[in-house]
Amino acid sequence: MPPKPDVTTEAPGAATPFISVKNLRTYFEIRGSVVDRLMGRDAGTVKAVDDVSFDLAKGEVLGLVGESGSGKSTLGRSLLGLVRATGGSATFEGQEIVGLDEPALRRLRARMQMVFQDPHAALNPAMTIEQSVGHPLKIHKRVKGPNDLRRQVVAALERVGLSPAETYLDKYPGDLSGGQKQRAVIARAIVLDPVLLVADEPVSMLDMSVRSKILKLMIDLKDSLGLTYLYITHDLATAKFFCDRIAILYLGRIVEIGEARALYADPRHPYTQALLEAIPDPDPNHTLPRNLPRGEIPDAAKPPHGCAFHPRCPRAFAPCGWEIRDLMGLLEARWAGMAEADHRAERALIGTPKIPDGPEPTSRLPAASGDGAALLALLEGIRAENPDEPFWTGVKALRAGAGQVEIDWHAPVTPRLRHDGKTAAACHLLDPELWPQAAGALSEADPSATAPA
Ligand SMILES: Nc1ncnc2c1ncn2[C@@H]1O[C@H](COP(=O)(O)OP(=O)(O)OP(=O)(O)O)[C@@H](O)[C@H]1O
Repeated sequence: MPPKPDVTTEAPGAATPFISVKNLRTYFEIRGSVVDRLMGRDAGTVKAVDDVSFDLAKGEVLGLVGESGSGKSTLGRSLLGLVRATGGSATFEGQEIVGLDEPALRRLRARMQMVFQDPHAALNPAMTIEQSVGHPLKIHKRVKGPNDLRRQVVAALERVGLSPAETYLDKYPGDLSGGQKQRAVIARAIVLDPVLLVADEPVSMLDMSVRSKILKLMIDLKDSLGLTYLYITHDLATAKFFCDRIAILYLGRIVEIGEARALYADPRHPYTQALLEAIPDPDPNHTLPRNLPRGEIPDAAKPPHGCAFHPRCPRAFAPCGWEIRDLMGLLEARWAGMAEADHRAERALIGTPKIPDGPEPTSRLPAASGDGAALLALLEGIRAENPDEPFWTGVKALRAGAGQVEIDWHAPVTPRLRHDGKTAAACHLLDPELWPQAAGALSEADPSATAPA
């Protein structure tokens, strides 16, 4: 049975939400190496968007925020049908997008446009600004002749502040600055009168000095043209300035979503907290506590079990999905801080464990020397050195076996979004059944709870 939709974010009062995404999935099959294919081996699947649900109200700006690889672009592209979603549903003004054929998608795309990150790559260097901005009008057969094309292009250029527009028509992208190019890209995006813009990192490639001007332009356009935005960024600082609501993505899933003000004032998910703490503080006298996530975002083809953030989470505990890969990560981090000789000696005691495809109640760590008791003593020693390391909360039991150590794990639980009326977050620390200190904090999502004001 498909999981219950995370309905915490339905637009208020609207019988047909402007955009409604329910349990959307976009998975990519990895082709693997030639050898993999010859051997018929499955190289795996990247769950770029995994069971994502949200609503977007008309006129709203929803930010999609997360590190590189969290699935922001794939989610945006899936909504426009530029990438085919593999499951779930996404409706635009009531019309289902998932599974729509290409001609119908093309018609819809006149109303839903994308602004890409790199204005230098988005404009064809061999086309004049008039040709580039007018191109969608021709494709969608919205021109009655050259004069009409020019009139519409001029109007779009004026709207984005490229004025007087006539002076830009015959220029090539190479004649424009970065900010002017991005204005031309935005002109091309609005020339068909769309109602939704998916803006994918629209200012990240621009000089600091022009970023705020382009964002200000986008806000002005939103108000004057009645646009709705999906704003994709890795930058929580600009998202705060720009968005009504924000969804934080991690490895293809929304881990927190809610009103921007509430999310900044009281972030509930440890990942959101860490991202916010990583925003550089403009005041040099004000030192922020640093609690950054450890390590890199994991391989999306082999995501961690339970809560995908648990290996980097400073507050992870027993049900978060601990597994043998976490033990190997812990050992690698330990060895990186040791003298070479000590590291080698310890490394020599530990064999290579089998990494299972899914959760397993018990894992086996081979003892390279064949002496399971010695390996157990080593692991117990490591635990005693740092008993507060979150990893150990996931270990139910450690035993010496024949030539190995057996590790029993607490069963992983995948967190679901829970809300407090303004934000919803998917973290076991908010679940009173798993974390009694959370009692009364948040409850499971319900349809009327965290709708945007
Ligand atoms: N066409 C594709 N085929 C296979 N994997 C893909 C494809 N497109 C994206 N991915 C993978 O899907 C995951 C999400 O990628 P996506 O580009 O959506 O993330 P992102 O958050 O937008 O990252 P960035 O900020 O770097 O653009 C990544 O692991 C990426 O490698």
